[in-house]
Amino acid sequence: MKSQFEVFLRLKPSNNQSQNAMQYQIYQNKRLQVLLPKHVKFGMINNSRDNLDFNFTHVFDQKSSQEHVFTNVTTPVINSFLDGYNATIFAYGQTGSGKTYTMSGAETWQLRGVIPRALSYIFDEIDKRTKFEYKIYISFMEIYNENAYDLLEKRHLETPLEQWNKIALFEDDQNNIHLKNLSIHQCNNEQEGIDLLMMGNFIRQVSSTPMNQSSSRSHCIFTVTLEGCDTTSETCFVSKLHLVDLAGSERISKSQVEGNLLNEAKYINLSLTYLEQVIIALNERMKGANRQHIPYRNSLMTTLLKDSLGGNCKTVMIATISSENDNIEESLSTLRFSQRVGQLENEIRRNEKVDLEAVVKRLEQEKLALIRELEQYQRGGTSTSSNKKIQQQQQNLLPQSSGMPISQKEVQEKVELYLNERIPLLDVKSVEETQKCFEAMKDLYNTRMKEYVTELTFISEKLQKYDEILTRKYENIQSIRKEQSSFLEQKENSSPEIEVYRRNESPQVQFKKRPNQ
Ligand SMILES: Nc1ncnc2c1ncn2[C@@H]1O[C@H](COP(=O)(O)OP(=O)(O)OP(=O)(O)O)[C@@H](O)[C@H]1O
Repeated sequence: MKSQFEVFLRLKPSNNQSQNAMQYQIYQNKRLQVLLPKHVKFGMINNSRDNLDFNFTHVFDQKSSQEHVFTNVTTPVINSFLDGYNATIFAYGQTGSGKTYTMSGAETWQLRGVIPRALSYIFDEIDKRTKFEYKIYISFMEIYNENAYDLLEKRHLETPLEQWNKIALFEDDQNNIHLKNLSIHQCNNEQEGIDLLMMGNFIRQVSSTPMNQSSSRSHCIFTVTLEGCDTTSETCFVSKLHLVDLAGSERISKSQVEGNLLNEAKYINLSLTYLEQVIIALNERMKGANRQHIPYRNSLMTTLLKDSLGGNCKTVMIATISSENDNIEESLSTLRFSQRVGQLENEIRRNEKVDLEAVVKRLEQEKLALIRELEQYQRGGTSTSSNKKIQQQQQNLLPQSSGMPISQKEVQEKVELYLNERIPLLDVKSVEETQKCFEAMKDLYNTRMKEYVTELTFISEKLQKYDEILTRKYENIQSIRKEQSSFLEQKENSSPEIEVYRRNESPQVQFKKRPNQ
């Protein structure tokens, strides 16, 4: 199924109402028209044009609330994630344009952003979907200067970033990416999810020093993994939701950074440039160009988001821009980038799998029951499943309304009783009666033998089929176990203890701003 990328735009409220405000019009909540200032000195803007138009799935103006943004952007994507499709929501924009505000939120619970709202929504929804049993896992990582780190590793609270273990990437022969040193935490309710988000944000903040503002200069990926099993069948699915807060693009000349900060800015710009190159390559391929190679591997961020950008994933971008003329060059760059992203589409499929372990368990039970039945036949008894049939047959054998002479009926009944061990001896009074008994026995024997042979053939064939199915399932399980070994290993490594930062205890410390703001 094709899934077009959706691109949303959010305008950050202007700090002042002066003539510095960017001039724009929003049409039908879908089109932004920027009126270009004539005195732009950077040379990148075509002064011969008065305005530029940009189209979006939805444009959120300066007054749009967090709830409004969440409801419009996120609910459809999360519903599809809950149905078993991979999904990614990423925020892209200039430094300070509102990416973190949109994704994580601000100081108060009311101003919480997409990630905490998504957690509430997910847990509310899975409570309603009683046909499925769900398990939810969370991981949270940061990419800083082309290295990835685990934001849910408690030891990181006590050690500086330089001493943190880096997350290592491995690609298997099917091009699936596996991560080492990234803990995955099972999460049973909304509060546990929010605690993990806060712990990650807190670790991200404490890792920042004035010389190393990594919180503002890193890409962050909050991943929710959902395992859902249909309780009425043996099908399960695993889907992933990546919620991504990218580092801000910024002009080095404008920010006049130097030393460490210059280095970081270069890394950020480089990885965003690589992101742009990936988008351009994907665009060209979509338009029919012969582009076999998409340069995902040029940066860690594009490698990690490979599936989100050009794979099996429903992807949504939230572009954030400032509403000031001072930032118009960066805003136009974000707007142009978002138009390219909006042209992309991914081929998505439901990540559904038959729960092979459950199937094998059921088949083994059925096989065992059949073996028992077969043994019973071989001992000469009647099988449970065919009891009714035989009884029916016995009933049919009795000449109830056949018009036979009464003596024949009596003989028939006696034989039945004898064969069913209801009487110890056959009481025969004449030669004629003996002959009739033998006739009745012969008939009964032939009919039962025919029935047994048919049943035995049926059971043998069924057993043979089960053996074949079981062999195939065992082989599948072996390959799936191999595939999942990395995932399970990470699960085992995950730390069960989580620092608790409960929202009800101290609302002020939740959704903190980064130290430089
Ligand atoms: N829509 C908004 N409404 C109110 N305040 C906002 C909005 N967007 C951003 N802000 C405020 O602007 C400041 C900068 O926003 P934010 O930290 O989200 O930017 P950012 O794009 O994540 O920056 P960086 O790239 O440096 O991480 C914050 O104080 C934030 O609260």
